[in-house]
Amino acid sequence: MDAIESQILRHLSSSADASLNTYAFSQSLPAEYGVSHAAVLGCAKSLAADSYVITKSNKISYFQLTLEGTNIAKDGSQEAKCWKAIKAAGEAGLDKKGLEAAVGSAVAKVGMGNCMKAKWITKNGDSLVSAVESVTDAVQEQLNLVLAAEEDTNGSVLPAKDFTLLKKRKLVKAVDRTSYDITRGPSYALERKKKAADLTKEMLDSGAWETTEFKPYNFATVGEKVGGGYLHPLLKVRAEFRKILMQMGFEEMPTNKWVESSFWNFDTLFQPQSHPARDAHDTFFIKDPAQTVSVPEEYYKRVVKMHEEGGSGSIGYRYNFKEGDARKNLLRTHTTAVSSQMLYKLANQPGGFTPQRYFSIDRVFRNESMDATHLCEFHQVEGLVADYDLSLGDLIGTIETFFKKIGITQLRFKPAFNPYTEPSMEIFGYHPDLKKWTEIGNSGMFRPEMLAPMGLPPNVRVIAWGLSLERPTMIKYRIKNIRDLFGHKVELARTKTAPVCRFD
Ligand SMILES: N[C@@H](Cc1ccccc1)C(=O)O
Repeated sequence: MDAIESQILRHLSSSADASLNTYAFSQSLPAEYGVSHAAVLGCAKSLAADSYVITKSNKISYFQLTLEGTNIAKDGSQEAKCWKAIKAAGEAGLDKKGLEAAVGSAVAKVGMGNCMKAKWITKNGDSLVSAVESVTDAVQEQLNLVLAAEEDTNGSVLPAKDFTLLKKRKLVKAVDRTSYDITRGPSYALERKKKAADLTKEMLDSGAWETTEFKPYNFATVGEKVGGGYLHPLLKVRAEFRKILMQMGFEEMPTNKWVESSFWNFDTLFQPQSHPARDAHDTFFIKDPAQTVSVPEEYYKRVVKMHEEGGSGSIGYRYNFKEGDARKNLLRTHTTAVSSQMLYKLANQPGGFTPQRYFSIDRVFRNESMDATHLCEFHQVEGLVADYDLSLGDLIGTIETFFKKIGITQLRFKPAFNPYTEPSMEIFGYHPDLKKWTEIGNSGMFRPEMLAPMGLPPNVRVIAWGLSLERPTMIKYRIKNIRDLFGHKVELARTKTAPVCRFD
């Protein structure tokens, strides 16, 4: 590179208006240098950037022989070859087969017709015989002219119609080439002084920094691509939800434990042991260890009593509670298993119950058949408020505030059933893209049968709601199939280019 650069500068040193053409220059360098036109162009541009030279683009179009054209320029056209073979056969001439045998079928195919057209041969029965004493192979001559004129002909060596014919026979092809004409620039000098890119310790030590010329900063350049560390869209939405919930005064629950006992996942939530959700078809049970080692003893007894006999105004389920079922380990089917533990802790903390707002956003597992909107693993956003004398109005108000903050302003509530809430409401939001109401969450007030065994004061009410993280993320990022969002089929490129999530 440096060698080419200094050669260019030396070339321009002969006079103030000396010039050179990059292509001609690259051709003039001895072949053993192996210098391509592209390399010379690169040097020219670099010199121009520092005003050592001025470049003017020079675009030319010319014709070049194709491989077949090159062969014909050397050995003659197909028609000339055919004529020669026929002429050599004398008065008897050659039939088609004979001609093919003499010149090859490819040459015969093109050459025979052209010989007829040029009236070089005639037909005598089945035979082809020569009709002239001699021929001039115009095509060969034309090709040699093009070859000799090299490339700076601009097509002037031949009439345009000849070029058209040669092009049609694919013997020549049009080529464009852009090169640069170079002259001295305002900062021209025989030697290039490289501008420094960095300030070094040596420059500071020696004082050279005072006279050193530095390269200007290029603020327009695009930064290097970051190789990794992109946040998945679910993480972006989670971060945003977390921020919103924290602003609303909610504290995050510890949800990093995926394996729970049936006790916490179902029993404490007053979900009967015969409930279909507790079937292996809906829940992933753990084989090893299959049973939990401990449950809080006193609390456990109160839960059993609530299931079997009732209390706090409830008649219970009136069945025989099985400890074996309660101790079965599973992959939690909802984060409400954690809410339950947090409420139990809240009721039994030193000093007794204090009002609290909790939230969590984490993974849950369900043994479901997978389709475009269902996976076996997904994420739940869950929120709860525990305080004295809360009402359904508080629940609706809290939910409305939360959804408004994530950009869903039109809400409807539909009565529903959960074993652990009464009343329960499904939450529907208006989807402006789909122009319809879609289910976005579930909510309710935890039942006294769930809260009383924990030891919460009787007038403490707990309002709670839950939704999936995937649904709002799919809406936000306009993803149709859940498999494109989560799991092994996710396209990495999409994760890398997913914009930041903002709800405002
Ligand atoms: N646990 C419920 C969500 C929910 C949470 C809290 C109260 C009511 C419902 C579910 O899995 O769908």
